[in-house]
Amino acid sequence: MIKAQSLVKCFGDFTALSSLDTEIHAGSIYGLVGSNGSGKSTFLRLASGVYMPDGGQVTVAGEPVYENIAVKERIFFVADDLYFLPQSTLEEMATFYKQIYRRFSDTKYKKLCTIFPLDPRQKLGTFSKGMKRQAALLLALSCEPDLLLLDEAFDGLDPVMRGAVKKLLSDDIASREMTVVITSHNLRELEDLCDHVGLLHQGKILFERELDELKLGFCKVHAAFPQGMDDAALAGLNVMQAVRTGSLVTLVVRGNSAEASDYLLRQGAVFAEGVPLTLEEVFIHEMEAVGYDYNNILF
Ligand SMILES: Nc1ncnc2c1ncn2[C@@H]1O[C@H](COP(=O)(O)OP(=O)(O)OP(=O)(O)O)[C@@H](O)[C@H]1O
Repeated sequence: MIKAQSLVKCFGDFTALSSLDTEIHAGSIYGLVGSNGSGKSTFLRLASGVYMPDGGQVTVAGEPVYENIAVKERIFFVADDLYFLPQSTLEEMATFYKQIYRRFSDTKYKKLCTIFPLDPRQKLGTFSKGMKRQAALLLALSCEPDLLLLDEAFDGLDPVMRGAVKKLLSDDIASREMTVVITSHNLRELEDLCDHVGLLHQGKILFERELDELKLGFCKVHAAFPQGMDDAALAGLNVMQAVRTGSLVTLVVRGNSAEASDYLLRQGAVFAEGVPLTLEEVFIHEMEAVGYDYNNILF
């Protein structure tokens, strides 16, 4: 759906994106993580046609985006600094978007008005931060875009609303193959939402993975060795990290948790059990494996 090739964006002498390459497939929900200033918003502005690339190219559905009205009509960009027409209400913004997005769905708008607890006739300027974010998402989903670009979309949403938005996004991805790109500086926020995650660092994609593949690559196992454990007992495993607390050992292992547990039981463990790794833990180990220190990059 989105293809960026050697994409460059400069602001004066400063290069915000330097030769960025990525490919985001239709129907996926792609989490773009990176620290403050890494270039996430700049990438979304290029992918939505707000900015013109200074080098390389970005295409959506095979078409360059900048000044391409036909493609832009298929894209909705919810920026981190939300913009509504001055003094407007939700209802008025819906009328405004209806003129721009031919696919705007009244049925969807009405349905979403029953899900988001917002007064369509209240001035948006009087909404709280979270309510404004809800209004922006409601309008975005009503436009039924093929590509939804969300910059820090969960900023200000409470956990209940976050769950509701997650469900709404998943429904649209499943029913009409919408593609979603969502940025965040916090991996934990994207954990249960995305199927692909890319890490942006100093204007380049440093690391990009499918989440299932990422999670399948590693496992964490707790095992108990009451008689003590010889390091040789771990020789048959590809151990990334081992932490011992008395007779308990916690291992992060490359591979499958059932196989690792069986192996440890054969080595004399009285108990061995796989536990899920968080996305953050997986990232830490995957990045270490390719020579980067996660803590220097994300936090
Ligand atoms: N209009 C602009 N003029 C000059 N510099 C800019 C402009 N927009 C972005 N930059 C610079 O480009 C870099 C990337 O900014 P960007 O907003 O894309 O980062 P980000 O990853 O979205 O950050 P954050 O998580 O803080 O929102 C930053 O160093 C920023 O100062």
